[in-house]
Amino acid sequence: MDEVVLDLDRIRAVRVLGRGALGTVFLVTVTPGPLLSSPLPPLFALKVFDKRSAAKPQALRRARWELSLLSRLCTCRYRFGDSHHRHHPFLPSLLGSVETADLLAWALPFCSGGDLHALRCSLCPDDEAFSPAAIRFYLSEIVAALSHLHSLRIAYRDLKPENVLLQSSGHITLADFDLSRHLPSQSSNLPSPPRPPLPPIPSDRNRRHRRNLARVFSFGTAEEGFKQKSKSARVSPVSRRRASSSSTLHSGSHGDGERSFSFVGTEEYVAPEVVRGDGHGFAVDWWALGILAYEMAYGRTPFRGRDRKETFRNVLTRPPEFPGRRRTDLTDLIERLLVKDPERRLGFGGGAEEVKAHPFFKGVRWELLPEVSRPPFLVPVVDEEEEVTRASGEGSNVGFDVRDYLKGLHQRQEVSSESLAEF
Ligand SMILES: Nc1ncnc2c1ncn2[C@@H]1O[C@H](COP(=O)(O)OP(=O)(O)OP(=O)(O)O)[C@@H](O)[C@H]1O
Repeated sequence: MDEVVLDLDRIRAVRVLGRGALGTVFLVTVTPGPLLSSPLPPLFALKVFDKRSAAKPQALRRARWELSLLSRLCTCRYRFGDSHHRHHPFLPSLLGSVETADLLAWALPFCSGGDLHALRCSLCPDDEAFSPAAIRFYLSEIVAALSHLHSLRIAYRDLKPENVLLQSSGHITLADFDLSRHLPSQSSNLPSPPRPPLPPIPSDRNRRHRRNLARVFSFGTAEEGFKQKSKSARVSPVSRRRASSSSTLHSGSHGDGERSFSFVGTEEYVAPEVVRGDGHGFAVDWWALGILAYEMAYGRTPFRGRDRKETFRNVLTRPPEFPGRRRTDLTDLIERLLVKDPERRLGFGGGAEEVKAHPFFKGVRWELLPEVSRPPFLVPVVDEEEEVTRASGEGSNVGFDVRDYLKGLHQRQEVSSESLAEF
């Protein structure tokens, strides 16, 4: 499908779906008018990166990278069993994009079910957990999505429940690719001949890593902002969404063959090799899968300490503890994913196939995953027609222009930074 060039004059926002470090995501509709070059659904998500409020030039680079990756995902055909899909069923399909002097925006299908973190909080107010069957369902779909990304030599690097969105069908979509990275050469994801030892980290990398860690350890907290996401600083599972975008763990990065030496990810999901600055590959995604599985099972992440320093110490030194000490296929899977040495971690040598072969996934019909018609949780139906009418109907005062919204936001931010400067 040819990518649609979006016409911002005809796009009306219904509401803000979320704000992250990189952009604001709106639920939008297109007002009636001359046909666009390709049809868009009545409601879709529009992720908008405001170039004016980009704190750092690398933010714009990351936004462009995310858009280019989404565009690339759209060109891949995908086969599940006998059925061919235009898009991977668990990865977002790019519907269109537009760039102006102030904004870079792209359209994605609307995931009306929210995300796994919100689902867990709504279902399990007392930090009770998902059932093993529900965990198996979500992990299987995530593994299938990671498998596809890794086959394209993309390390996702930001797996966490907030980035696992739920489509209206109840199936997942992985979101948020700005931290992902292309790892160009030989992969640690595929069965491969014995690898030469990992190269030592040159001293400038050590210095850079120390600088990154210093930055990480000296974060301040929170700027407010509704539904603003954080990549770190997760004080408690419920409050972590509202923490500051300034507390992201990603900083300058540079690739080196199949490994990347940047410091990225969400504090409680960061793999030991990232904390150590050893350079990392696809195995960081398998580590994060282990943390996510643990969080789904026990309602909390395994290595959270009183502060960031303690969390990282735990990540580096402590084995995961399993309440109740009962051993199951799930605890075995988690233990194998949370092996500190990436080369001994499940998935390092044999990639996604090795993870799929673990006994926890016994009986999963991988090729039929997208056909599962009864996912563990049903997503409430959104009355699309009503949302569209409310946003675009005559005399409607509900819908708004995303450009006006962001301009207002930008002006408010300017005023507050001016007053801070005066102060
Ligand atoms: N397709 C979608 N459908 C529904 N909601 C969405 C969609 N895409 C994003 N959102 C919402 O917007 C929030 C922010 O989106 P996203 O993670 O892509 O932004 P970001 O700026 O890259 O965040 P981060 O700070 O993690 O980099 C998500 O957590 C989710 O709540």
